[in-house]
Amino acid sequence: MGVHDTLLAVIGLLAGSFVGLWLFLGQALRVASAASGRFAAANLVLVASVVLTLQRSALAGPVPALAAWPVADVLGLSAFWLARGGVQALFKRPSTARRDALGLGLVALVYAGLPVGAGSVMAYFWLYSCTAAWLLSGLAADLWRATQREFGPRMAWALASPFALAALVMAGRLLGPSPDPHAGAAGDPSGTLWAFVVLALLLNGSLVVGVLTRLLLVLRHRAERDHLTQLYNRRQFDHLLAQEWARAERQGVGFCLLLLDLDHFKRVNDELGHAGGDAALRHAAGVLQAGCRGVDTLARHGGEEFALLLPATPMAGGLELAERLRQRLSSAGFVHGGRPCTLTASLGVAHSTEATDLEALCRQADQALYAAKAAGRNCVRPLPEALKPPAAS
Ligand SMILES: Nc1nc2c(ncn2[C@@H]2O[C@H](COP(=O)(O)OP(=O)(O)OP(=O)(O)O)[C@@H](O)[C@H]2O)c(=O)[nH]1
Repeated sequence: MGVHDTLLAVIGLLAGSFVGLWLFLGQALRVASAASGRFAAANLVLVASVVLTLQRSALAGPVPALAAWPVADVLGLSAFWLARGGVQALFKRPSTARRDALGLGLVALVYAGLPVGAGSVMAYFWLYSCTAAWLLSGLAADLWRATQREFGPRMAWALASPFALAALVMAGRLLGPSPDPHAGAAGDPSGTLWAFVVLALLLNGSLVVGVLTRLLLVLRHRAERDHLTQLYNRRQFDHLLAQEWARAERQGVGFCLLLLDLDHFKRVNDELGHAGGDAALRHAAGVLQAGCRGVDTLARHGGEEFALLLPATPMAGGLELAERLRQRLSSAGFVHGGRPCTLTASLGVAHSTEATDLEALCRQADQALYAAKAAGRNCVRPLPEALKPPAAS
């Protein structure tokens, strides 16, 4: 077995392992199936591109060898295009696949329009480097945008940097020495092997980390969010509430806790059915979310009850927002299956400075809500004077 055959065997083995890994993840484990399929395909076309580059020496005569050059280049660029599509599918980002395919198609047309010969090699080199830099920088930007909100800029940069680096290397090639038109036809192919090994490891390693990041995001979302409304669930709300309590104690800035319970929700279920009740809960969540400030935390506390945390807000501000939310909800029309239904809610408001501890604060918000229900529903109430602890009254 010659050196050339050994190189091909090593490349085949490496690419086969990566394709197998992505198929196993996507098909057998059903992890990010759409993205894994694209990543497997990206490996296949990348290896096809490299094999074609290495095999150029086996092609008889300089003309077929040079004719293989643009084909290998377009295959290599398609691998980056597939990888970018995979990342967008993985993180559910808006797809640029069509636009990128159009760009890639135009590049392929320019390749096809160039005369086959040593004179076109410089143009091949520029076309490949620029297009690869464009696709790889787009991929890096996609990863950055997908992760920076959840994980912060440092982590997002760490994830995106291998692709940003690869894009820089591609662009940087243009400043280096010009390519040898006969390279690969008779020269040492080990450079091609190393370029493939580094690129394949870099791409696949980063994409595996990308998949793990996405899995972490999904798990985190499921642990923190309510399945029906996509608001925070009670567990996460309690966690954020405890954090806010500690922060308020440290900084001496009080906050409001608001509990909101939809009125006569049993009737809504009876009239519209359980699916109608679910739709009403989603509608209420949307109305409430739209009425809150960006800094407020809204959660589904359970059943038809919602909780709202208003940081750095005095009691008067909490009561004002609660009244605004009550009005918004009762005036927002809700229709299910052609049947209109008016949703109203009772709201109780408590303030952290009036409670001795977090447990007492939650109890006070609950008592305020109970007072609103007792007052006839569809209204806002603070903690009744009679229930205020002596020290705070
Ligand atoms: N559709 C649907 N209904 C729910 C869900 N969670 C709780 N409910 C219903 O909410 C209703 C709550 O009823 P109650 O606790 O009697 O309260 P209410 O009818 O809202 O009356 P008040 O709170 O006193 O105004 C029950 O019928 C529950 O089945 C849910 O996720 N989906």
